[in-house]
Amino acid sequence: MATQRLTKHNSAIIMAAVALHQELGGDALLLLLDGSTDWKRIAEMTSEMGKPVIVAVDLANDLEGAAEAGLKPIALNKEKAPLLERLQHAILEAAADEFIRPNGEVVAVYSGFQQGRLDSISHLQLDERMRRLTSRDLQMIESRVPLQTLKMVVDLAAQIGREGREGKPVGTLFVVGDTRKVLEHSNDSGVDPFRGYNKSYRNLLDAKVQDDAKEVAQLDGAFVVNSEGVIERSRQMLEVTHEDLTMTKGLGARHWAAAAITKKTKAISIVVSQSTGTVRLYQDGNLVMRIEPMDKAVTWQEFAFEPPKSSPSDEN
Ligand SMILES: Nc1ncnc2c1ncn2[C@@H]1O[C@H](COP(=O)(O)OP(=O)(O)OP(=O)(O)O)[C@@H](O)[C@H]1O
Repeated sequence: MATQRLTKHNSAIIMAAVALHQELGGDALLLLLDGSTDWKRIAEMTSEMGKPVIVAVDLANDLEGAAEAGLKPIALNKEKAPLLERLQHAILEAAADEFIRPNGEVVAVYSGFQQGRLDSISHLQLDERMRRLTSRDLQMIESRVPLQTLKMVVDLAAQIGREGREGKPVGTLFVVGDTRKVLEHSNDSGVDPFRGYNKSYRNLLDAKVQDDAKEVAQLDGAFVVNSEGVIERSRQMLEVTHEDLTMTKGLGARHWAAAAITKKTKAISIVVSQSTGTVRLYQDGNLVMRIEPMDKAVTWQEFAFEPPKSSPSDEN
């Protein structure tokens, strides 16, 4: 269990962020923390704001007591990710939970330079294009696949589109929901590395499984994922015809198959283009959402620095 100490220094930074929020306004205060802390004290320190105080940490366990204290907890599951990615993820989650309006503002507090020591305050405006990932958009699609599963797969797909693997761009396809029917239209394109494993080793809600999926995404074929986020099969070639689909010019076989399978089944396809990193969602044969790679979408990209790995204790 990781902790974030409320030292005199850290408390002063949080109070400065509250003052900045009062001065400039915003939808919420976001505290990106290294772990569990005295949630009640944070709630007291921020009580006069009258706005949501979002506390984001990596592990759900570390958030115990935060909601009871009146804070809005977010578990990032991104322990080793660079600061910018964790910050983006926290903001997207907060937007998806509607704590921040799609083009709203937020004051964020985080450790930009040294772990355990809050040293940075940003007053951020949600980028126009980040709006695509808010829950209102995803909720339109929710009726068939739970929002939690959808958000998680979309997030993973966006990560794959943005990062690729080992410096190379990666394209892939997730077909989520209505698994039994999807499998009637699928064939193995090679050895399925997930086959035979217990469900817990195939659940995409687990960060380790997401990592395995990123590896397998480099291989041919699609992931067939059930509504709970469990990979039922990977490396599947979808055998679907697509005569009566209207598709954007320039999209190839992967995108056609992605759209076509949603016409034949109640599944939702989430496809990452290898050439552009763009993520597209299809339902009923139609494109229902398009997400450009985050790197390009977020205007504060120049803040992409990583904090040092060591974490000297902060006694000030
Ligand atoms: N029917 C299918 N089912 C599953 N995967 C497929 C199918 N057809 C193609 N693919 C996958 O898509 C890959 C790329 O194909 P193609 O370049 O035609 O797709 P695309 O839609 O242009 O996507 P990208 O933008 O990623 O290149 C193939 O190597 C294969 O892994």
